[in-house]
Parts: sequence; structure tokens; C-alpha cells
Amino acid sequence: MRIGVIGAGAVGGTLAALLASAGHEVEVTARGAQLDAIRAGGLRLDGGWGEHLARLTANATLAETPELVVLATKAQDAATALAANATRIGSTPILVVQNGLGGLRVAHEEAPDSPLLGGLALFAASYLEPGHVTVTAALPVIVGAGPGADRAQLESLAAVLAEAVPIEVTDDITGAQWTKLLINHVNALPAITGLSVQEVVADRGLRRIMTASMRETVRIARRIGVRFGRVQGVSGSLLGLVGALPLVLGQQFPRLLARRMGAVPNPGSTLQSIRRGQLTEIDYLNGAVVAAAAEHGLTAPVNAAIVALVHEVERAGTFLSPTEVASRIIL
Ligand SMILES: NC(=O)C1=CN([C@@H]2O[C@H](COP(=O)(O)OP(=O)(O)OC[C@H]3O[C@@H](n4cnc5c(N)ncnc54)[C@H](OP(=O)(O)O)[C@@H]3O)[C@@H](O)[C@H]2O)C=CC1
Ligand SMILES: CC(C)(CO)C(=O)C(=O)O
Repeated sequence: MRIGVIGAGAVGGTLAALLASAGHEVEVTARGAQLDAIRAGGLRLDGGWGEHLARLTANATLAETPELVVLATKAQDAATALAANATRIGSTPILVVQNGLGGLRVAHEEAPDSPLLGGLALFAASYLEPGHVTVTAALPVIVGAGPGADRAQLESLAAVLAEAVPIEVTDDITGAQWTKLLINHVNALPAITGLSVQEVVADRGLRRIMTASMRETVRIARRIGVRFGRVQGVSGSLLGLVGALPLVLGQQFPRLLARRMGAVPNPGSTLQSIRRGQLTEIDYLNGAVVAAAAEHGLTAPVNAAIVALVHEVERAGTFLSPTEVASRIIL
């Protein structure tokens, strides 16, 4: 199949290299040093899914009309990236692989004629130098039907993707996005401290703050009527417990997530943006909780404090120590 991957960073680069290895004709879009590196030497993928050197067609915008588009930019870049490729996209199906809650809505606004699939990458990948991506945790991708896509399209595209990566199909992409949003509460503290997810979870004080942000989100979600979808054994009832149990017991949840990431340090995608000197996606992660709470006349003080600290680190370019974080987020 002809597949166009928009945004060949950690997730897009991983999918592009694996889809090309599976025999698909892959064109990627990238920018800056990443575009230059892929054009000059291909994209090197290593880690959990083995070594691949993918010689990909790479351009600033798609040169060919694909049969499937994979959108894998950070949330804040999605609308611009889709608009820049609108002519080539036309009515081509788009798989939006993004964290946060708004990816399918933005894609539907920018590409109203395209059937949309939502994708949630459970795998972890690091893009820290141009032309090179490492898979630090080899876990599946969840896909579900979004606006304009029916079950048959979902199943046939899932079968294509499954030639390259493990795929799980969900009937409830919105519920799964909320559960993934909760899992992504592991992202912010690494971005604030410069530590990996595993190091943050191993630190008692940081783990308490992470757990408190998760509990706050579960409680808000319950009050505004969110139904969490099942993601890799993480169910609505498990999350109900995270929201209800005392903080000390709720901490088993981030511990479980860190264990599933394995031993290879995972910086998470938010810290990677900071390390590359870029703005982060935090307004679409913990910030989405703050916004959802505000829409319903509620507040999310722990998540708001976390968002503010990530923005502070973005601006200052220096990380905070665990002690400084504990003194800034009083539980
Ligand atoms: N990394 C991970 O382990 C995981 C990430 N995710 C989610 O997947 C999504 C993608 O994340 P991730 O891969 O980490 O992000 P990256 O920043 O690594 O990759 C996104 C890439 O898109 C490029 N890009 C942005 N706008 C354009 C454009 N207009 N044209 C061409 N290229 C563009 C960026 O370029 P530039 O570098 O110049 O900004 C960057 O290389 C996010 O929503 C993230 O939360 C989900 C699960 C795991
Ligand atoms: C689950 C996790 C933390 C994997 O790295 C992720 O989704 C991210 O980094 O954005």
C-alpha cells in the first residue's frame, strides 16, 4: 500500500520504518535536520523491534497521493501539518496517532472528506538525534474508528498496520483516549525534572505527585460523565480504584505503568521535546484535564500546577530537582 506518514519523529518514524520493512511504499514528511538526515542516510530504527535502516522518500509535504495517511505530529502541530498536505490528502483515510483528546476533531476539521481512525501508541519511542529513532518499549497500537470510518475500513486498515506492528482494535476510541490520557500523566514530571519515567516513579515524592494528578483526573472524569475505555488491561474499574483509594495505595498504578515500560529508561515524548529545545504538548495532556474541568465549572489544581511547571521549564531551559518540585506542588 502507498502510505504517507506526516511527522516522522519518534512515533511516525517508528511506524514509517516498520511499514517500509513490511513491504509498503512509504513517503514521510519531516522538517529541518530530521528531513535532511532521512534524505541523506535514511531513517535508522533500533531497540525493541530490532534494527532497520529504512530508505524512505522524504519531503516537506507529501509529493504523492497515498492510500493511507498516518498523522503523527505532536497535537499542537496537527492542524498546520494537515493544511500543508490538504491537496494530496483529498479524501484519503487518515490514522491520527496522537495523545490527548482532540486529534480526531482537528483532523475532521482539516480533512472533512477523509474517513478517520484514531490510533493510540502504547509503545515508547525516542527521537533524540536526526535520522535515528529507538523503541524503548515494544507495546501495541490501539486503533478505533473515528468520524467517517466504518467497521470494515477499520478492520482492513488495522490488518495492513498489523503487518508492521502489534495492533489492538477498540470499539470505543474516545474512552480509550481518556484512559491513555491518564497513562500520559507519566509524561509531565520527567519533563520538569529531566528524569526518565522509571526514575520519577521510583522517587517517593514525585510518585506521590504523579498519583495525585491521576486521582484528580479520575475524579473529574467521573463527575463530568467520562467512561474510560479498556487499554491493555487498564479498565474503568481499575481507574475508579485509583480515584477512590488513599494516595498511598493509588501509587501502585504508576508503579504498574513503569514496570510495563521495562528497564530501558523512557524519557516520554514531553521530555524529548524539552531536550530538543521545543515547546511541549502539555496543554493537550494534563492541560486537557484542566480545560475539561473548567468547562464544567470545576478546577484541577494539581494538574494546573504541573502544566505551569512544564511551561516554566520550557521557558527557562533548566530542570527542577525533586525537592524543588515537592516545594512547588503542595498536596
Ligand atoms: N514518543 C513516544 O514514545 C510516544 C508518543 N506518542 C504521541 O504521538 C504523537 C507524536 O509524538 P512523537 O513522535 O513523540 O513526537 P515527535 O516530536 O518525536 O515527532 C513529531 C514530528 O513531526 C514533525 N512535524 C511537526 N509538524 C510538521 C509538519 N508541518 N511537517 C512535517 N513534519 C512536522 C516534527 O518536526 P520537529 O522535530 O521539527 O518539531 C517531529 O519530527 C504525540 O501526540 C505523542 O504524545 C504516543 C505514544 C508514545
Ligand atoms: C506512554 C508513553 C509515556 C510512552 O512513552 C507516551 O505515550 C509518551 O511518551 O507520550
